[in-house]
Amino acid sequence: MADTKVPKDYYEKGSTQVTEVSAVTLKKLAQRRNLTGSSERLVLVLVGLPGRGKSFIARKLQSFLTWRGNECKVFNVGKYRRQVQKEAELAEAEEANDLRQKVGACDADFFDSKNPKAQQMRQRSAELAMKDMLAWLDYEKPIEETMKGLTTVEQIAAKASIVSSRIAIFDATNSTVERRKWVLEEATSPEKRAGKKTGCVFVESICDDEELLEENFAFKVKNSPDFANMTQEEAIADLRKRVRKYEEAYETIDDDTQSYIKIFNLSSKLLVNHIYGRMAKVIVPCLMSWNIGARPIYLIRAGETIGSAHEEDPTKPRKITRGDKLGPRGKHFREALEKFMTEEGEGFSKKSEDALRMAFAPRHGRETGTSISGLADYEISDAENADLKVPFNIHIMSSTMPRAVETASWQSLPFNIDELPNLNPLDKGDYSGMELEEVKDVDPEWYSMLEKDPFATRFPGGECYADLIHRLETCIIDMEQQVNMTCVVSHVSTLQVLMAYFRRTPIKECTSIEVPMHTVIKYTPVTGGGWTESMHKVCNPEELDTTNHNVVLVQTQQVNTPIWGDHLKSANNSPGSSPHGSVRNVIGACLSGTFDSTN
Ligand SMILES: Nc1ncnc2c1ncn2[C@@H]1O[C@H](COP(=O)(O)OP(=O)(O)OP(=O)(O)O)[C@@H](O)[C@H]1O
Ligand SMILES: O=P(O)(O)OC[C@H]1O[C@](O)(CO)[C@@H](O)[C@@H]1O
Repeated sequence: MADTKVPKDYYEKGSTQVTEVSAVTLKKLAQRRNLTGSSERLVLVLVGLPGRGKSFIARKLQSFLTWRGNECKVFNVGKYRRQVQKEAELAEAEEANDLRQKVGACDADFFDSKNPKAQQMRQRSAELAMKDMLAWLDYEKPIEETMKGLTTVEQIAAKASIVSSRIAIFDATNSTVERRKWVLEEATSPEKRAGKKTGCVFVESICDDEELLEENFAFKVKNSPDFANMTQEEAIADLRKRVRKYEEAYETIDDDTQSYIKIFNLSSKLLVNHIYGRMAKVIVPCLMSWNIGARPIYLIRAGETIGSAHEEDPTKPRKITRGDKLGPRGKHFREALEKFMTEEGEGFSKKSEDALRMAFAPRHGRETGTSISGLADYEISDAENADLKVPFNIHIMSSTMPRAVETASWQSLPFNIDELPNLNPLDKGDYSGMELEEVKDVDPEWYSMLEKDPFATRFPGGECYADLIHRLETCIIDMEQQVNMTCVVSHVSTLQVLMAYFRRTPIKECTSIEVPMHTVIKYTPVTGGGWTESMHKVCNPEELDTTNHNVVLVQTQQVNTPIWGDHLKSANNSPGSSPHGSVRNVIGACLSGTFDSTN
């Protein structure tokens, strides 16, 4: 007899039965978040043979996580190893009265697992890095500066609550089960880490693509101090030997009780085990998005609008609203931008064509090979005669504001525009469209909080800069994953936050970044995972003759700012950034009617 309780349309509608608390489910879910659950401290442990992009991944992770407000630091065991080796060399040199400079470089034999002295030094280097890492993870956190002095519930409610956790990245090959067991024990065991709960996730980069490895090794020997005293050929031979030594002892991760992510051949495949929370929400999408392509990203501020005439008194300033369309100066900029992007697109296509031509051209003893198979949309059988035209394509992202969409609408480049509300300007809530002076009069208490902390003070009923990070996270991931040139048309506040990412400006200082009008801010990838910036002023609207829309490129100025290393220290001096800019400069630029008060 049929059971009347069984729903007949289960396969269409599912069951309506309320989910029961189940011991089995609880156990399974607890296991899944076991090593990723702690939000206060997290260790990401890189795993992989040399030249597999571990340090690249570490730097990209650090850059993204720091931008989104986490404290993040990379501990590269290679640095400690060079120091340990240097000290050993100095001790030996002292005995032998040898005054030559020591750099701590090690040749391939040092990485032989059957070399006990070197093994000891490698373990010692890992221990030193681990000690520093745990000390950094555990240091007492000062009270969030911006929360100091806030007493009333209203004051606290006016601020974005910034909960930052500390994430350490342990960058070494970590290539054996024994080593990873040791790392896990040191970083997470309750006995050693009593009261300091720490999560741990392994990130293994696996790459067996010979063409890619060839390029990686060439990059590696050019950049690593380990090969400073060798010729290119000697260095490549030594690195290949080092890799063979590592391969003899290498054990891939296969312990499914651990939390891990495996990345295969530039994220063409990912394997994820026991991953939960922000690991699943933030880190996995990041790892999938990064690529080593040369495509530039262009950030552009939407063109100027004219606003509408004051209804009662035409002598008063024009009223500027979010829905305004481009005015004549804005349209002039759009045309100049279209011309600039056409030239950029043609230049990028030309570079791609040249690269293809080089790769397909017959070389010594290698008639057909290419390091970029699969890149061209078509078969190229005869490099000499093939039509190597690479048509350019631009991925365009814009806010949903009419002025932004109009700025990105180019007649001769009919690409789709990805209209994204996440790129809309900071929502100024109750004070939308007001001059800063007016806000100061209406709400002096809130205004004084804004002056003290323009980053985390939320506009009543609206947003603050800290809020923007949440909605721009997905945009950054989207930009990073593009393989084509990418244009982003947005507004001052959002562009400040995006520029802070590319420049690696400490995020709380983003409010001081200047975003010039009529200018394209171009970010070109550098091989280590960072970006270089150049500013291109594409038109001068002062010269605009409204009857004649011929556009002239007035200035193309290139200012390269290195992204890694010292850049962080000197970020304050980078072009367009004025760290000590007052709130008036910052929010003032957003609120004043100078250009576009809804920006
Ligand atoms: N997921 C990836 N797979 C393979 N190569 C990558 C990946 N990501 C980046 N790369 C490339 O790997 C090259 C070497 O990078 P990196 O120095 O980070 O390697 P590594 O694994 O840290 O090497 P080593 O262990 O010798 O220090 C870079 O040229 C980078 O472009
Ligand atoms: O001791 P392990 O795990 O081999 O890792 C240390 C090594 O990792 C590297 O940084 C390579 O990533 C080497 O330079 C360094 O000596």
